[in-house]
Amino acid sequence: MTLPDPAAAGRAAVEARRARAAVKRALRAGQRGPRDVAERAWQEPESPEGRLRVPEYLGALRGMGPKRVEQLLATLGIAEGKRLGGLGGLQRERVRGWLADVDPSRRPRLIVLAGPTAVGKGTVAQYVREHFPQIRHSVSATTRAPRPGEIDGVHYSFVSDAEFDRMVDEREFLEWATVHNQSRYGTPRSSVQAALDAGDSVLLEIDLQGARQVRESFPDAVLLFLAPPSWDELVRRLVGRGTETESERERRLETAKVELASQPEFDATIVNTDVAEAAREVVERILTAEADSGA
Ligand SMILES: Nc1ncnc2c1ncn2[C@@H]1O[C@H](COP(=O)(O)OP(=O)(O)OP(=O)(O)O)[C@@H](O)[C@H]1O
Ligand SMILES: Nc1nc2c(ncn2[C@@H]2O[C@H](COP(=O)(O)O)[C@@H](O)[C@H]2O)c(=O)[nH]1
Repeated sequence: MTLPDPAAAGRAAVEARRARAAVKRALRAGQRGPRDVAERAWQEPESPEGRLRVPEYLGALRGMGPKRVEQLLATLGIAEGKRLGGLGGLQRERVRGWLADVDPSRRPRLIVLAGPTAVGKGTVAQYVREHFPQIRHSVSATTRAPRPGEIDGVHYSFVSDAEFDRMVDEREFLEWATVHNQSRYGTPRSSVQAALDAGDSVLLEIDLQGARQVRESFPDAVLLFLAPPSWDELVRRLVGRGTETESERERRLETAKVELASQPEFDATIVNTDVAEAAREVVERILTAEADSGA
């Protein structure tokens, strides 16, 4: 018979408390959206989000003091000791309704992050993914071969030419383009539309041709241009990445000149000197756009 290990149980309890505290900190800092946390709690009631007591969750939201939390619990018909993950269907619908009412003007937006090769679009997008999980990212399909370390379905969906043709014929792309005169890349329409319908903004890391197509079909999309601190630094980053041959680098730098000249078409330019700083600026633009009612 295995005896219970009180020390291990104590460590697990401390870990769980820390995880819940991290969720509350992220909510307070605006790094996680209240809807995102609630939906995760309902998908996985045993997750740190699901184990949060409802008053802890509400109390971590901006502008929610203890008095307002108490009143809201009464209005929503939720007992003080209830965990977020333990709410029943009706209570979840009430919380969803309240969250929608709190900020009815918040609109999910399509955000394009474009810019020349090797400026750091992928690096900045990855930083946003890790630090601001409330923002969704689209996974493009491409006919290019995977680089070492790239995972199918995570970095791209790597597809054959025939499969890409089929997706084009069946109108599965929101936009697509042949980039650097070589491989084809496209944004899947269904997953982006599903995220927008669910109330989430989606970040697309795509080329200039794709950005122009998005502007056509989504006039209220926000187009951000990521620029290098200098041309020499751009070349240094491309060479330093070491993933292209000399001829491929030349081809990419030719496209880069055209892309750099297109900056005035964008809503804003963000210079990528420091990754964390550039990522914060991208997120700030997204939050501002979400808060813009468009009136
Ligand atoms: N702010 C920065 N300072 C220094 N190096 C950076 C910075 N941002 C990105 N890099 C580096 O530059 C290289 C190119 O970055 P990345 O692959 O993210 O560019 P990209 O714009 O996605 O390129 P492409 O369009 O060719 O896919 C990488 O080696 C990355 O580590
Ligand atoms: N129009 C689109 N462009 C895309 C898409 N996904 C990526 N890209 C752009 O392609 C180049 C090259 O990317 P790499 O991974 O081969 O270095 C880069 O500018 C990307 O932003 C897409 O779905 N549509």
